[in-house]
Amino acid sequence: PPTPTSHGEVTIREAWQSFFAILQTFLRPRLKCIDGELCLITGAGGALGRLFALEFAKEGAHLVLWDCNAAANEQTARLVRELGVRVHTYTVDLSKRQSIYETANRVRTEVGHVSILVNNAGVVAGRRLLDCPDELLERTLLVNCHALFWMTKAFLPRMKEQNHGHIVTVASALGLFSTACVEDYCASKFGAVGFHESLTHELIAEDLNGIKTTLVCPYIVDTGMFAGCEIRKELRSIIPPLEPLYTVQQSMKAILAEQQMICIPRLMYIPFLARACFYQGDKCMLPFIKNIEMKTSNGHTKLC
Ligand SMILES: NC(=O)C1=CN([C@@H]2O[C@H](COP(=O)(O)OP(=O)(O)OC[C@H]3O[C@@H](n4cnc5c(N)ncnc54)[C@H](OP(=O)(O)O)[C@@H]3O)[C@@H](O)[C@H]2O)C=CC1
Ligand SMILES: CC1=C(/C=C/C(C)=C/C=C/C(C)=C/C=O)C(C)(C)CCC1
Repeated sequence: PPTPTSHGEVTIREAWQSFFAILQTFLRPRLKCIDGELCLITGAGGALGRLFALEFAKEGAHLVLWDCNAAANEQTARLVRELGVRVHTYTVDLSKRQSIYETANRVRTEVGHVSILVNNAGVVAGRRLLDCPDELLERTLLVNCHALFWMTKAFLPRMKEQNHGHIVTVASALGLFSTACVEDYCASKFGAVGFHESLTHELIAEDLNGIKTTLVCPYIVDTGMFAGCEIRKELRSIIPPLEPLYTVQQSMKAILAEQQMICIPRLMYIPFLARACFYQGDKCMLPFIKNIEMKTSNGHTKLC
């Protein structure tokens, strides 16, 4: 820390340092090296999880892959092994706290200590609230939100001991603003965003500057998760669904740059900021955009 001769001197120097740090973030962020780190990815059998696994493998990380779908998870592991990377798979139900803690213990004894945690697994009920069985709504909250607590409680202690680690939360643009008929999903992703923010504050308050956090908030990605939602032409022309690989590559850049948050595409910052400025409960969050909605092809969901 600087040893100032006057309070003013420190303030000016710190202001310049902050200014250059911000400038650097926008110009050409330095990317960290994760070669040899142990990275755990949840939902690794899914579309984004698999791509995350491949990207982390290319960066030289060893991998621990979790998914409830054993076959899909193994397929990801096979692809990763082809890159010559050490990988371990675990079949786990993230909606069950005990399953998470037991599997975390196994990882610690069988593989080692995780230094990068990518909380990627997610589900959506995809039904109108009153048509949706309670269990399905509950599952979304358990997998998308509660599991973040248990995963972090399982792996953060060692990161704290070492003051080293990275916790990535794959949330969604629907964690920053909302739309109709995805109450379970929005609630869980708003929860994920709140979790990430509070955890980040806690780490800073405890001076644990070696543990980084990154929040990932993508718009719809072409993975099948929202396949039942047909996006209206108007909206599709403003912004088409994202390519999975593009989404993961942008996320990786943010993670390696130790960026605290990324919206993909950047356009998603606009409804997020607009909501913060204009939100009035029943009123459109963006008063200058009217009647933009998504129709479903299977009748499950209607997002507007
Ligand atoms: N796709 C999109 O449009 C967007 C996705 N996101 C977020 O990105 C993340 C990844 O999404 P995506 O790759 O599209 O989704 P996928 O459905 O392709 O992948 C999710 C993976 O998580 C697994 N999973 C589901 N429930 C559990 C559970 N209880 N325990 C363990 N594993 C489980 C799934 O298994 P199974 O297939 O057997 O259910 C699947 O392999 C999610 O958090 C999602 O909310 C954010 C913005 C947009
Ligand atoms: C693009 C866009 C909009 C719609 C966003 C939607 C509908 C996002 C849905 C995201 C999903 C389903 C994410 C899943 O995780 C607005 C706010 C109408 C106006 C500004 C531009």
